[in-house]
Amino acid sequence: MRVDVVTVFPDYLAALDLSLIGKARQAGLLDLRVHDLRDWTTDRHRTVDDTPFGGGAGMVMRPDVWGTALDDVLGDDGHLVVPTPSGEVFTQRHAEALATEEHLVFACGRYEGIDARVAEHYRASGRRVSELSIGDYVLNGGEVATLVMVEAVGRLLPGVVGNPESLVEESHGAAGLLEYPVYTKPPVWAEHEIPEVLLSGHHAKIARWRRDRALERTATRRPDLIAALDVAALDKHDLAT
Ligand SMILES: Nc1cc(-c2ccc3cc[nH]c3c2)n[nH]1
Repeated sequence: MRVDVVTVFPDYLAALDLSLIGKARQAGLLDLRVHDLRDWTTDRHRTVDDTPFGGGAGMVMRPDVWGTALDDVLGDDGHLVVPTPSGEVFTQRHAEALATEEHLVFACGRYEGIDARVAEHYRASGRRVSELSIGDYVLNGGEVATLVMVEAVGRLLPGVVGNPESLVEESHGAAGLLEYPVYTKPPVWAEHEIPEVLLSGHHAKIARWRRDRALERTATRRPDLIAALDVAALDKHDLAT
């Protein structure tokens, strides 16, 4: 997969050189390119913004500069992703769908955002365009949201995560449940013991206990997910035993 990120703060994306995503890039699993939007400006001051039509506070990012940048970067196959607080909320389902794409281009806005005609233009020219929010809170720009989405998508690419099994039982995985609590050595820490079933070696009971804890956590912390629960995806064996 190729991922392009266009931003006025390229250094913000340095975190993508680290850890799993960094290793995926070195292994050639992820071709990530970060671009400075100002490289497409034509004036001496490398201006990317202007005052908003209709008045109001702040500045808006210019469509002409974004248009020349995205015409260069999108190529024939790019799927444009625009982080925005006014977008559809990004979920694991979005991550799974984006992970099937060949080429993603993230347009990181700043100021009051990017001129609305930019997303409209590429949608009208038949491109896939996703305006996505990473949650109901306001950031200062699209870079942090892009870091979140690139990590969530990148880790789903084949070969990136060592043990693909670990992708199955995560929170928001196939069954739509939150993850069960996890424990490791020592068996007693600060007078806190481990749930006995986890020491039993009885795999079916352990699986059932984990499923029960995941359901309990989901019902308690995210009752909204219970309504959307895909019962068919739950391992019927666990629930039956
Ligand atoms: N979920 C979320 C996205 C954003 C966001 C995204 C882009 C820009 C550009 C200027 N401010 C921005 C904020 N805030 N919160």
